[in-house]
Amino acid sequence: SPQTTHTPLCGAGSCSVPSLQHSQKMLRGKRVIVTGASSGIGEQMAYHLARMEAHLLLTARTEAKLQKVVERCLELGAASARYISGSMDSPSLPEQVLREAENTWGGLDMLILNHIGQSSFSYFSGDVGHVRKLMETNFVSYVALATAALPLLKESEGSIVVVSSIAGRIAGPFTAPYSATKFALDGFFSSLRQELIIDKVNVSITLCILGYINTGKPSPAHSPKEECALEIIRAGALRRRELHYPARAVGTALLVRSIAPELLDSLVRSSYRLENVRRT
Ligand SMILES: NC(=O)C1=CN([C@@H]2O[C@H](COP(=O)(O)OP(=O)(O)OC[C@H]3O[C@@H](n4cnc5c(N)ncnc54)[C@H](OP(=O)(O)O)[C@@H]3O)[C@@H](O)[C@H]2O)C=CC1
Ligand SMILES: C[C@H](CCC(=O)NCCS(=O)(=O)O)[C@H]1CC[C@H]2[C@@H]3C(=O)C[C@@H]4C[C@H](O)CC[C@]4(C)[C@H]3CC[C@]12C
Repeated sequence: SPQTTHTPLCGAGSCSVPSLQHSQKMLRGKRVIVTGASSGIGEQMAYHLARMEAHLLLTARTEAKLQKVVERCLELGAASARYISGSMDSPSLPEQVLREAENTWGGLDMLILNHIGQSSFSYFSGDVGHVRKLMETNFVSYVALATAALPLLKESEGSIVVVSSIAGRIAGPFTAPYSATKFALDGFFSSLRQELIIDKVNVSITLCILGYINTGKPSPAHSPKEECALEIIRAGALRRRELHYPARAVGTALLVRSIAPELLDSLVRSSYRLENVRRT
């Protein structure tokens, strides 16, 4: 086992030393699972954690991509790196992933839930089957992974990080199934957090409310995935309740919604060029 004794990543509730260096040091030698780690924000989280010398278990569907990400993580300094490939709409995968963590590490310090199934940015097509499948991938598998991880996280006084979206707080058009899965995450994990606090269980839950992140080519207009990935890890290590990223855009949208929800709805509607949105 790479580690036999563990200190909690930070004290109960929020940590009082919020420097970046501090959160980076806290992750050295920690055992971390990242889902959806073959591309986008998840891949960038894997690279940051590798530089912080964490032990990594990565998941996604595409084995060839995961192999490359694992190789890069080892080059960057990961204490160890391995992967499990498979689709998170398969009910057996969450337990398989946690069994792998327990067998190889004997425990777990941080579970980062980040993967999403495919969904389009378009009018709701009426495809209920798609909603059901997306719920399995984006929501039910998060619940299953967290459930299987909780015994290990209780032992290490570890952390669960849930990557969500502004679409899980403010329902704009053209993302109905996706938005539903993200609202569900908030309901489940915010309720679970309350229960853990009532039971004095020192496992933190960080919900990440992200605005649009540039996961393609770098662009000055959109928030970069590299910075976003680092902020997510930092918020988890510091046991924050929520991350809003980019802070100003997400914070402003949430504030306007709480004061004038109809104004916000109307601003969101008028921000889209409707002629570019698909109807099917
Ligand atoms: N990008 C953005 O603007 C925003 C993103 N977010 C959130 O950030 C998180 C990451 O998003 P982003 O990096 O953009 O997404 P990407 O599409 O770049 O990455 C998604 C990851 O999930 C994996 N994945 C896809 N389908 C499945 C499946 N069925 N089972 C298991 N894994 C799967 C993909 O790999 P593979 O295909 O190999 O399986 C990939 O590793 C998500 O939770 C998203 O909701 C929130 C707000 C904005
Ligand atoms: C649609 C994205 C899902 C990624 C995907 O599967 N793309 C392939 C689609 S295709 O196969 O049909 O080509 C969404 C993932 C993140 C979403 C964004 C988000 O969560 C933040 C905003 C929420 C708001 O309500 C709408 C705009 C968002 C920028 C939203 C846009 C759609 C996503 C990129």
